Amino acid sequence: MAISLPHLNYSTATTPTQPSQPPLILTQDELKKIAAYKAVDFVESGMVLGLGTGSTATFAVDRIGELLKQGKLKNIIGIPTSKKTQQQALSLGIPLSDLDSHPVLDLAIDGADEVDGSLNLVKGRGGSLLREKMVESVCKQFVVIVDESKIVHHLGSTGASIPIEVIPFCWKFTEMRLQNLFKDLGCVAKLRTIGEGQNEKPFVTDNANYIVNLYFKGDIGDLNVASDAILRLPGVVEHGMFLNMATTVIVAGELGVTGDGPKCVIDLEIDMGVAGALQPRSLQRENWGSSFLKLTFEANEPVKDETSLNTYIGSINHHLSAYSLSSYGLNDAFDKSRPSLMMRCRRIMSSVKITEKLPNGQGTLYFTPAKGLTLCRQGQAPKECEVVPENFQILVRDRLEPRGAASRGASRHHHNDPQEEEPRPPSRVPVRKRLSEGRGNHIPCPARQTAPAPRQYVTHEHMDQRIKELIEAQALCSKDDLGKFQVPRFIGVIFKLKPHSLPTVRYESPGRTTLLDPFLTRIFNLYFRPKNLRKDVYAHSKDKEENLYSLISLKQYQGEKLEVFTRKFFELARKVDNLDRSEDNCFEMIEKVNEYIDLERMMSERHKSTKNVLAMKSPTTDKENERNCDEQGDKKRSKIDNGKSRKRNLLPKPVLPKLNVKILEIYHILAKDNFFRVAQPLEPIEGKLYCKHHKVMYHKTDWCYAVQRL
Ligand SMILES: O=C[C@H](O)[C@H](O)[C@H](O)COP(=O)(O)O
Repeated sequence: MAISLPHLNYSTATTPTQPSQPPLILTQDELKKIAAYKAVDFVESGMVLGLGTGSTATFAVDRIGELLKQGKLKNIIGIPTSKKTQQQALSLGIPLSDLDSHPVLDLAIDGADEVDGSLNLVKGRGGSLLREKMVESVCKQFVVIVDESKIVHHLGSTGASIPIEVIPFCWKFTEMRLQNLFKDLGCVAKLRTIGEGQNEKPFVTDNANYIVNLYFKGDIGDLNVASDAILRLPGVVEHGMFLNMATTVIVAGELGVTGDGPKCVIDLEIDMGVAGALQPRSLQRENWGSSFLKLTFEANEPVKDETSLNTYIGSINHHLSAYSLSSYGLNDAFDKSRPSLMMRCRRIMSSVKITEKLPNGQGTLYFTPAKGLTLCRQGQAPKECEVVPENFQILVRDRLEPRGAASRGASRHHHNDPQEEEPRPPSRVPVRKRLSEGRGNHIPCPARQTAPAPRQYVTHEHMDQRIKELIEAQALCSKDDLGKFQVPRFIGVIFKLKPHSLPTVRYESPGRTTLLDPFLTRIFNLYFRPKNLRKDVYAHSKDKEENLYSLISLKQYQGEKLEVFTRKFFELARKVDNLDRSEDNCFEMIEKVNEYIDLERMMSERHKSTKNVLAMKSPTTDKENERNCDEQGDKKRSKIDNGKSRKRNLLPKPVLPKLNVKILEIYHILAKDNFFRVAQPLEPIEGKLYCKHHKVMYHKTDWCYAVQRL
């Protein structure tokens, strides 16, 4: 396949304004080579490398051999994913080993047959899927190299095969069971063969197995469910869906190029260290309240010397920083991730500048075009051809989070709990309902019916947070049949609603001391944060911080009516500047206030012993940490600010509910939760700071404020 890239100049570095260059036509092989060469940039001396199989991976293996020969790479150990790659590597003099000796790999580079928007892959149309999956599931970084023809909306939806490796014994039986498994989807299962007519015989893999190809008529649906169902069949060895394994996909082709000028897109997912992990649902959408924040940097204009990139967080233009109501707010997330962001961008584009300071919480990413961009034409002088084409025709999609479990792992999980196979609950199901069913996630979020069940990586810190949420949610679940609370007029004013249209909600008689604030603050966090970023919000505004602090610290006084307290809370919340005034959220807040009241009543009347659950101090927020550090570190400022600081310290600290069940019991519940798995420590690296995530997150322990607390 030949792809026209008319906008790319033959030699942009030397003659950028040269008029009417002939359009450059790249063949599919050339595109594969471009992607492969780009991936080899990730290779460093001393690495243990997974060497992929297929026509694209061949270019990468060749390139590695070449760089070894030139002495530009040293001490590489390759783990081949097929006999063919093994032979190729040996012929190039690449030292080889196996997984027995090297159970953890630094990097693997391999091609793929299909790549979807979540970096899920179909592999194995070359028949090497088993060894590939074995190798690529244990590498710290898995770089996938494809030409643009491999990009699909949904795996299998193009009608091409999903290969399944099966044992030869009674393969027809296994083939039939595979087909029956997806008969509702019109799936056809067919043994892969080679030769024709009388010479036709089964294709045999490197492991002496057969391949059954599955052909779907459309969308497979939930990939994890499909994966589990396939792996559960006796006789199946492995399937070719590589779910949540790729950390980077390099696509060579017209993607990343638009109109008359190059378009650069960098999709980044940044671990915000927040409990309640949900995977972003699409490349263009953020998922607030989840562990991952999706940032998209995009340049639609032709690249000039210095081009400002529009920055999106999901669909919200240019907001890199908005507010940090919780300790894991967006500001913090961005600040913490900025070094790694820069590092990443520099790897992706040869010359990237990111403004060191982000004025007013807005992020602007600047970059300049790659220097020395030279594209090879056939028949061109070899010297020029040695220059690897740069980024403009390459789209790099990165997954910054540690990769999820391989599908095999997920499968075991599902074996134990058939309930987990149910589709995710629909959007806006109250959290307590889902949690009371023993499953689900704390953050209400529209679930894509066909989306793969997210399976994320959480630390013990996240687990602890989640435990608190579970306890809270379970407590909130209790019902009563007390009287009704008529929503007061002022709420209507605040939210610009017509009071008569407001609902009535249950309410217990006011007039006693409560600790409403932690709950309301949490409610505020959970329900309001996702929707309400506005352009005019300045994250670093002093006032906002002060208001925020007051909001968190707000308490109901002895004898103060709930109505009065609620008004104060709402008014203060508005000043934090992120409060959404939409009807929905108003109702949600009112509902939550009443849920709190339920909880309080429950605790005071039915479970008096649990009243002390409110005695625990909340974890120190990062803002507080930063403030404390600042105050200790900068004595001069400390003196000047002394009055202020003292005042701050006098403010009551927020509290969160204490656990009232044993951690072990909760872990048991969480073990069934498809959203979580516990982070496993990485091997320490001598002389380097590290944390569990540092390899994948590209950060040091110093930056990793969540893991530091473990
Ligand atoms: O078994 C084959 C491998 O999974 C290949 O990586 C995959 O089929 C892609 O191959 P190619 O780069 O030749 O398109």
